Amino acid sequence: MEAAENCSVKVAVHIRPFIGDERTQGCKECVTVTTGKPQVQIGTHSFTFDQVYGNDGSPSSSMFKECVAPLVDGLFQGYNATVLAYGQTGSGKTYTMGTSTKDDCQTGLIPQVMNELFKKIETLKRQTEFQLHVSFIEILREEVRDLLNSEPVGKLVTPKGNAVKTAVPGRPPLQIRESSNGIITLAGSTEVAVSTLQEMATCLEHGSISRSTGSTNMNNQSSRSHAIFTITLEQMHKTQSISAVNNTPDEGMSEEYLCAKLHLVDLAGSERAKRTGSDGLRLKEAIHINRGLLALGNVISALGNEKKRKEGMHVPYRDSKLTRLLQDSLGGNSKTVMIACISPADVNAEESLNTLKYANRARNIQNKPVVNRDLISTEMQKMCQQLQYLRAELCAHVGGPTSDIQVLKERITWLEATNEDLRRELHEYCSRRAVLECCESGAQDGHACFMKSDVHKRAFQSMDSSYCQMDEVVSDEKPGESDVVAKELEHALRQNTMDRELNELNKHLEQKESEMKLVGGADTEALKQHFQKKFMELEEEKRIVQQDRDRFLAAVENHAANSDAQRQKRQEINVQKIKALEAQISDVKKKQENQVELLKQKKRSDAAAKRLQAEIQYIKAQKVQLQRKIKQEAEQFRQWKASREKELLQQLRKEGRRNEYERHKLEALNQRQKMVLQRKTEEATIATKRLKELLEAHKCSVRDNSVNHNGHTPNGQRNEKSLQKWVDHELEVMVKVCEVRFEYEKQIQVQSALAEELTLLKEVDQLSLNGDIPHRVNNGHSRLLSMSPNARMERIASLEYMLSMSTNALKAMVSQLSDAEERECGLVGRRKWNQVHSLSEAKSLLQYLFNATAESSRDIMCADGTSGTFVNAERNGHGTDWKTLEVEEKSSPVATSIQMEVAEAMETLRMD
Ligand SMILES: Nc1ncnc2c1ncn2[C@@H]1O[C@H](COP(=O)(O)OP(=O)(O)OP(=O)(O)O)[C@@H](O)[C@H]1O
Repeated sequence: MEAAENCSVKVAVHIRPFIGDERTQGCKECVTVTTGKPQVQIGTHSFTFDQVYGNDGSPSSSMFKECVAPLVDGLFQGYNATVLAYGQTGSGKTYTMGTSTKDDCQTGLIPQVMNELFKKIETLKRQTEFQLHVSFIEILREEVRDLLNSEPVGKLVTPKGNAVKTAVPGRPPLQIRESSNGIITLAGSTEVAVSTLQEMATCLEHGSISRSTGSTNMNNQSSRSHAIFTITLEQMHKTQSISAVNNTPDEGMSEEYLCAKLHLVDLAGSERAKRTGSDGLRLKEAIHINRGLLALGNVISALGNEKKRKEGMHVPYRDSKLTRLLQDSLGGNSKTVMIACISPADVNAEESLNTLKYANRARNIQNKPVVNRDLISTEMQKMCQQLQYLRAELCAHVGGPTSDIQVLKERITWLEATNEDLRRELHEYCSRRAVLECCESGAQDGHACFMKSDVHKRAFQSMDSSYCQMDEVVSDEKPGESDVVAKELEHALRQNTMDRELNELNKHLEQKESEMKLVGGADTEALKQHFQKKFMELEEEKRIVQQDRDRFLAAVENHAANSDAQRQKRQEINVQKIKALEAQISDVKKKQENQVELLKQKKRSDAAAKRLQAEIQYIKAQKVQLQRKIKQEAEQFRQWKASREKELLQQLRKEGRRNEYERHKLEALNQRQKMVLQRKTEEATIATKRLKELLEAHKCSVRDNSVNHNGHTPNGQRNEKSLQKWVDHELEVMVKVCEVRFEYEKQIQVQSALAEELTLLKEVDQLSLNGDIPHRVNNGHSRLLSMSPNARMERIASLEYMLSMSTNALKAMVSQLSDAEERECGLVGRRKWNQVHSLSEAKSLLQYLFNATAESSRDIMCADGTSGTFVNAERNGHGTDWKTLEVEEKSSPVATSIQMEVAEAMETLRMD
């Protein structure tokens, strides 16, 4: 397999146009695109992506060519690819991907992928054999379902009367499997072999029809599941192989087998139950959808954090089925494009902003795509290499024994180096295993110990953030759930670590076994035989040469009788021949020695192979042990989870009852407070009205008096009765002013208490929307935090109503009090007493005032027992500080003011 190169996840934004409801509601655009740049602004936030389509970005029609066509090309080179549509519900994911059965969207990405795929196959089919398979699955309520299974689809009718397509209950969900080399597969999923565009389109159509959809307030054909349409492209290239000796094309053809997958993912949309109006089954689906998306978000966050990634931070792929299936697409062996779909409408601004933030994080993910050659193909390549190696060896043999030894020496050095590497890896593995075992025993010892590990701390942090985000989605978070999440996380962590260990073990095992093949087995045997044969050949050669020499010596002796000259000549020739033969013999002897040396080296490599074999046995034993442990761990966790879920269910029921009781109590309180405030406001209004009448009467009397010469009767005599009437009137004005002022102050206090509670409730509401609701407040308002969102909304509405009532009453009181003040200013000092002309008038007036005071005091005493005008009906510790409505003053303000008036009148007369 080729070395993987890093390649980041590409992110494009697709802004759809306004649709039906948004147009009728008169929504405004809240998303702007910077001209000529892939930049999107929403509110004060600005994001830069790889591409932006729609709403004045590039036209949507160019999305396929720019984002997806390169992935299709890569598929033909053997690279896996993924296209992922993400966004809030109704933002146009299904439309963008083209899986909708509603819109006849040939412009969707999947139909365009299919066209392009078949176009390319048509042009390449001469030199390559192609095979195409498709599968189509959905993840519905955390279960993986096959959409191409030909069994019929069930129909369900919701209480609202909407037909909903659901998977047939009898159809078992698919199981996710992970192979020893970390490849994720779906056991038993339908893989349809297709050979034409029409066949593939039919699969897409059938799957889309079977997919679970339903109607919500935000999309009348909302996808209720995450759907993955996978195209598998297998290709067999026929290439001419190149000779290793002289780099010329061989006469034989070699075959290259590539297999790559393209996942086209239409995620279900994130949604807020409040906005979609989901309840019952819909709400359950929404919870699962949001959970899956949250898990995906956590994976994206973990992968997007470069620092933590380098530190080898845990990536929580196992938290959901969605993230497990997309494991290779995010941070793995795939070229990935994410398409973030958003609505331009201001009503969706918050969701669009969240989508953009989510997508922005995904840009930091680095994938490592590699060309996917099939194992057989890789094996074939290995064999070709081996063939070339053997050819080179053969050439070396032909070249003589020195190069032979050289080749073998190099091979031995290589074997020793590999052996050393393996020994080091084994050592590392043993020490890691020891750490793991220590960790496990620590985790069993208790939670505190669990928190000590850095990895676990990080896991807890991510758990906290996930928990808060879940709070946002599922407002009625259950107590004790954090415990379950922690345990689940702990379990997932442990399983993940053990799985990784198992994978590593498997990898080591595979590696060692392949090395073993090289070092030992048939290869060793062949070499051994080769050397023995060679040895025998040399022996044979030696024997033949010796025979030749002997033959020559015999011939020399036979010819001894010949003539001297001839004999001399022949002898010389024979001596030369003998010398040559002896040189040949010594050469053969040397060769023999070299072969002996080679055999010794072979023995050494055999010993190395034996050691390797022992190591393989050891790793296999460890693997079995680890597998057993994983099984045990999973079973223990399953049992614990079942009992915990039972417990949680009971707790939830209890919680539900408590919430219901609280809600009733709060409703009653709101009602009571409204009534009391209404009564109080009415009383204040009556007092204010009376004051107004008095002030108007006073204005008239001033006009009359000016006509009648300052209160004198036409015949010039003072009328005692009219003087008393004037005093009565003045007193009543004063009393009413006091009463209204008193009411005014009380209303001010009530209003500020109401406003304080309202502000606090709004703050709490805002915080809970943002997901960072404080768990504790120190000003005694903890009750407000424990309110459910609905109760909080009711309380806010009720407070706003009471506040407006109080404000109206205050306005009326302020106006009358300022009139009274104006009047008071006009009567400063002696002008007020201009009516009193003589001491006798003053005396009689004083007597009258004393009587009035006495009568008032008596009235007060009588009314004392029942004077709780401001009944505090809400003394139950709830809500606003209603103590302000209690009667605080036992002595009447009226009596006090009368006494003050009397003292002032006396003073004025004395001065006269
Ligand atoms: N680019 C577009 N142009 C015109 N109409 C669009 C576009 N994108 C989406 N729509 C319309 O908007 C509506 C919602 O789109 P769609 O069903 O694709 O949303 P979704 O994101 O898949 O929603 P859900 O997550 O609920 O399944 C549909 O009626 C669709 O026809």
